[in-house]
Amino acid sequence: MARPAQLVSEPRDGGVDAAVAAARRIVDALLQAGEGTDADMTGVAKQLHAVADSLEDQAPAREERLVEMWRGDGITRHDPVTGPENALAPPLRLTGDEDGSVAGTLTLGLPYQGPPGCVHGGVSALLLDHTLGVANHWAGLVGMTAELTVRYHRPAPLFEPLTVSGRQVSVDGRKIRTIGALSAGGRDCVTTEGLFIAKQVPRPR
Ligand SMILES: CCCCC/C=C\C/C=C\C/C=C\C/C=C\CCCC(=O)SCCNC(=O)CCNC(=O)[C@H](O)C(C)(C)COP(=O)(O)OP(=O)(O)OC[C@H]1O[C@@H](n2cnc3c(N)ncnc32)[C@H](O)[C@@H]1OP(=O)(O)O
Repeated sequence: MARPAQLVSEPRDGGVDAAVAAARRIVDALLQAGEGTDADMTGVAKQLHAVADSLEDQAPAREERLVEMWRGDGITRHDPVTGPENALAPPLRLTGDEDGSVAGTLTLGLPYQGPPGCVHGGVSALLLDHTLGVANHWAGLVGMTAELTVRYHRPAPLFEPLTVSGRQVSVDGRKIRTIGALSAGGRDCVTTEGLFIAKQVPRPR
């Protein structure tokens, strides 16, 4: 069957993707530093506000930006899991396999912490929800998440490679069922089952 050409957007050299990579570093470095270092945090805040002021001054109107966001690559440039222009995205890079599954590997740091040294459960759910969405795209029919069952078997560690995978298992009319797992060292930490309902949500125009 014909598979989509692209599942995630590769980060581009330079441009907003390079600035976003720097922003991810800032988020991590702030959390790494915390209070009580010799860093001049008042000065840091001033510099960061100056950067934000300049970006806000140059940005198009939100309505215009939304239209632009949903052209071409669509969700894959800006989504909060794989998007190279979204500083909240770790980012996860997913690839599709001929067996119908999609998978990717990533290592998460302090910004994604829940229990001590472990991934926040909501972050795992986000990674899996999106990965199931991409697995649906890979399989040829996407939908809106209607139900997501998430089982936490063992804590997922920070600072170690994690594998996130998903696979569409059935389509019954508009109902799409998709499963996935987040694993570390070959052992499942989190597994998930999702029900997606096929529905065309109009793109902003
Ligand atoms: C989805 C975005 C796709 C964008 C694609 C763009 C580019 C593609 C590129 C890459 C793709 C990559 C990734 C996609 C990535 C991520 C996906 C993100 C997923 C999300 O982040 S998504 C946000 C969270 N999600 C919502 O925000 C949903 C809010 N909700 C609704 O929008 C409606 O609620 C909806 C649509 C769910 C149903 O509404 P509806 O009116 O269309 O359907 P209706 O009521 O007619 O039900 C028909 C049959 O489904 C059963 N049914 C319905 N809902 C059910 C439920 N909750 N539980 C159990 N069964 C349910 C009924 O019981 C009936 O069953 P039966 O036929 O047997 O009676």
